[in-house]
Amino acid sequence: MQHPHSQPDQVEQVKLTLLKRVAWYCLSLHALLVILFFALSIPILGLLNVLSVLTWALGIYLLNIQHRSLALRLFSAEVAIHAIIVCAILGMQLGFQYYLWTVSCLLLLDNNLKLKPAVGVSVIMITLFAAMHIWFADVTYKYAYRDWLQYVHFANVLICGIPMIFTIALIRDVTMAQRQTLTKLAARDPLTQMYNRRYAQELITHAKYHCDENHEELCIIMADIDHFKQINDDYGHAQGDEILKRVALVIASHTRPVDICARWGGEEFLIVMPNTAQVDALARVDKLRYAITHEIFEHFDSTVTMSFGLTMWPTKVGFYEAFQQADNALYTSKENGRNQVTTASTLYAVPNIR
Ligand SMILES: Nc1nc2c(ncn2[C@@H]2O[C@H](COP(=O)(O)OP(=O)(O)OP(=O)(O)O)[C@@H](O)[C@H]2O)c(=O)[nH]1
Repeated sequence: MQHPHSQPDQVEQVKLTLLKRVAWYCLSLHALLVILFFALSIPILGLLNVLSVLTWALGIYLLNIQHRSLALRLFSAEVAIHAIIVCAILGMQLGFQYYLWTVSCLLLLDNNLKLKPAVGVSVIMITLFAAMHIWFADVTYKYAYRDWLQYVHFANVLICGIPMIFTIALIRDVTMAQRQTLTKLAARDPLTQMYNRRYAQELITHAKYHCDENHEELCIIMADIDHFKQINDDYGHAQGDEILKRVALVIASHTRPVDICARWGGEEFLIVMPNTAQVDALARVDKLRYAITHEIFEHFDSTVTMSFGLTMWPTKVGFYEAFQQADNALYTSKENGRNQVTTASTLYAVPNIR
């Protein structure tokens, strides 16, 4: 359920703008047709266009007072009835029947109309289109400017077809952009832009499967900023956030694209290194630890340090078991004075380098 203060999304905004433009265009076109049909001495069509001008004006008013769905249905009804009457009077050679195709697409844009009724009405429009070819097969154009019929037909096909192409292209464009944003939102931690826990777990499952299949070693590292509570207390939460962002950048610059780096909790990070032997992982993590101690954090006159726990993740061992090993190793690093890397198997700790 939407919140009362929620605003129409991007696609809805685009649809509204587009609909308003099209509505003004149609109103102007029908106004011109009023003049044309009276000039051609076809008063019934002149009057029909007067009604159309009034209908489009009412629709624009409905759009302006946010009754978009009602406006859309009014426009659809106007176009469909208008097209049928014109074909009944002038015949099918002018191509007005194609407007039923446009209406059938227009109705699908109405979000307030459930999909089934929308598809149902659209199918009725297409069926009417087919039926008109039978009903009005004998109606021939018997007014002035007969030579122009083919050009009017040509113009009607373009007027009906091109807006449909542009509308679908525009909606496709916005949908793609939204999909990318949603994927990012679902996968990343908004503060550090690292993978979030949920998405990292998906990647880890795939990485583990791949490494087991290819008999490759895989290492898990848990990392935690030292005395972060004190940092927050001394420098403020905003400064703490800045440090988290910088630490994330340092981690990113000291890992490979194939490594999975995630913000696991508040000031906790998880790194998974596929196809990496424990000894290599240890060397890399120690470089990372060293880089953090030498990173310049703005407005911060002390060093930031991190503690790490590392374990090799053997085949057939579940994630939480391996994770627990890494977490225990991290705990040992904290117990032994922080700013160090401990491996789960050897409980080997790299001495502090400040
Ligand atoms: N600025 C900021 N602080 C956070 C965030 N998430 C968690 N924290 C803080 O991180 C701190 C973690 O504190 P502790 O778990 O006590 O650990 P610590 O102070 O780092 O101590 P050790 O881990 O033992 O070295 C808490 O004060 C949390 O409020 C965040 O997104 N931003």
